[in-house]
Amino acid sequence: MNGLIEVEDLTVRFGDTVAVDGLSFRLEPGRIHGLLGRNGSGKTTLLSVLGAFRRPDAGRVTLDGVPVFERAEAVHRICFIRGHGDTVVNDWPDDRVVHALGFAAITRPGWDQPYAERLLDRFDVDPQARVGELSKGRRAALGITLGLASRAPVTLFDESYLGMDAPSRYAFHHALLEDFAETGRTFVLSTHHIEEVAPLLEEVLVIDRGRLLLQATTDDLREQGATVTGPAERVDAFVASHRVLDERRLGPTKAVTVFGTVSTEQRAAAVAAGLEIGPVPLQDLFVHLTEATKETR
Ligand SMILES: Nc1ncnc2c1ncn2[C@@H]1O[C@H](COP(=O)(O)OP(=O)(O)OP(=O)(O)O)[C@@H](O)[C@H]1O
Repeated sequence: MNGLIEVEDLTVRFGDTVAVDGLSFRLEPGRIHGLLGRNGSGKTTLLSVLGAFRRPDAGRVTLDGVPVFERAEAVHRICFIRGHGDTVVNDWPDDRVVHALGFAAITRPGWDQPYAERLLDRFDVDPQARVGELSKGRRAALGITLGLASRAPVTLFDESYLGMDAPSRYAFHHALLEDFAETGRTFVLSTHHIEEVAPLLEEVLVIDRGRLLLQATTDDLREQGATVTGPAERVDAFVASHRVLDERRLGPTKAVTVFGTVSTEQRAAAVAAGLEIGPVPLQDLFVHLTEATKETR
């Protein structure tokens, strides 16, 4: 199946705005990658280029060595689900859900109709409903269905589950993991629901103002800090020499998230002092990293 994406010196401009600014990275195949960034950081623009929807102003994107833009052999292997459900409605305003599926069946070489029908059932979307009359969450669920049932070796979801309620989002995560375990497809998910999606992600890219801020495995990222919980005074003493990202207090107990490496010795000392020490929440790390670059603007 493969699905290696290589991005070299990619730049996209809108007039004076540089939405993607000389990005270079590679996405290993057979992983679920998370694309994080603050509003306006360039996620949608980047995914549009990866999904072959947009020609870059400079640089290139290849899939297994083949440039993606206007090359059918690459385009057919990538499925890009743009934004939330309204995009689905723009594509098929007056059509029924079954017709949207019928179109996908013609255009997607790996289309899996029984799987699509199972997903619609799971998301409680009526195949006979008109797309334009679906609720916001069900439009999003249709987009998710089109992406998953495409069975495309590379599938890109751009905040695709916006508007879906929590049970439906969980159903999406579950379906995605099931599919990933079965097929080993490459997924890229852009999201602002960081903690909710974090357990799915093997690797994370953070972009900021069109540039790559970091690319790391989720495990490595979680090592870049810790959450220390216990009696407030002891926690305060322990974190005094660390950079604090977040702190919460409940009665005499306090939980503090710190940034930076916490050594094995420090961890052992914390446990000996009766403190609990856990991983840093990805969202706290993300806020810290992107705030830090904002301060340097
Ligand atoms: N069609 C367009 N015309 C002009 N500027 C655009 C266009 N699309 C995006 N931009 C600009 O490019 C930059 C990156 O936008 P983009 O939508 O890629 O960011 P994003 O990370 O997806 O944001 P969000 O999280 O808010 O959806 C922003 O400054 C945005 O205003």
